Amino acid sequence: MLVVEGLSRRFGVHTAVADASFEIERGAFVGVIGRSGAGKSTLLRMINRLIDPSEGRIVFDGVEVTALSGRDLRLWRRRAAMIFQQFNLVGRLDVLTNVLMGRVATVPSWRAVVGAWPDADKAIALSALEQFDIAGLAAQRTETLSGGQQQRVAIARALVQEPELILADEPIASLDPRNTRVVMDALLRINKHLGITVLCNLHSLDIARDYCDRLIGMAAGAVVFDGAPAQLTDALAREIYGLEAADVIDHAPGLDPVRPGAPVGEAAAA
Ligand SMILES: Nc1ncnc2c1ncn2[C@@H]1O[C@H](COP(=O)(O)OP(=O)(O)OP(=O)(O)O)[C@@H](O)[C@H]1O
Repeated sequence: MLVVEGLSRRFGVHTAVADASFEIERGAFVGVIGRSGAGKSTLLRMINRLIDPSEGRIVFDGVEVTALSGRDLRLWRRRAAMIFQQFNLVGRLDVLTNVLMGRVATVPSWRAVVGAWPDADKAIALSALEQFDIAGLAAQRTETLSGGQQQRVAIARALVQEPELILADEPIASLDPRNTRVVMDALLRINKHLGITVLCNLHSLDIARDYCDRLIGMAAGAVVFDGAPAQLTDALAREIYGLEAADVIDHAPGLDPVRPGAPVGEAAAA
């Protein structure tokens, strides 16, 4: 189980994440939603320890993640794989080598440097590519792939790390609608077939509702909603997304179109 307790991060006088607390059960598929600048990225990066919290604790299966350093911190980053909006692949290298980078902690470093990967690791990497229907691209330079294909390579790289948690930071933000579904399906498959917990930052409410078991809504750094997608009312969605509400909830089934100037949240209910 992942426990986040009173987690905050300040950048100068600006508070990016304010006193966030929640628990996530193993095997859950949780979406973090909110408008641009709400603190979603900072939250995920703190969990991976790419950013250090100003206050608060992160505990995973009894391990105090916030206290880790050196080798233990590297091990944690292996257990909690990150997936980024811009894929973070090495474009000039072939697809298989990019996936093999996820095995780097399990082989002597000279092997990774000279590209002398053990056959067993190559088989693991190929099998991960097969799962996402891109094994045929293994020998291709990664920069020649489409965005959706590249994100699947990044997911395969995360998978061969054998993580227990996947932290996906807006993984579909730069993809077209078809590739959005392909990539979200890949994450869902990992979650449902392998039981890997997924925590995924998403801007689109429609996608979050379709794929996640649970949503955590953030606004101005604070957690303002935590519950099942069905519990997220129209009024709450408007509160979370503010001025961006029209972009993200207009097409959601069961939601009324947003009227400019309409009151939100408690004010709307009054
Ligand atoms: N390194 C930094 N230095 C200063 N301010 C930062 C830094 N990183 C994030 N912030 C600020 O913290 C706030 C939260 O940013 P964050 O990227 O976490 O939001 P987000 O919800 O992920 O937004 P987006 O969807 O646009 O990525 C923003 O106001 C942002 O400008």
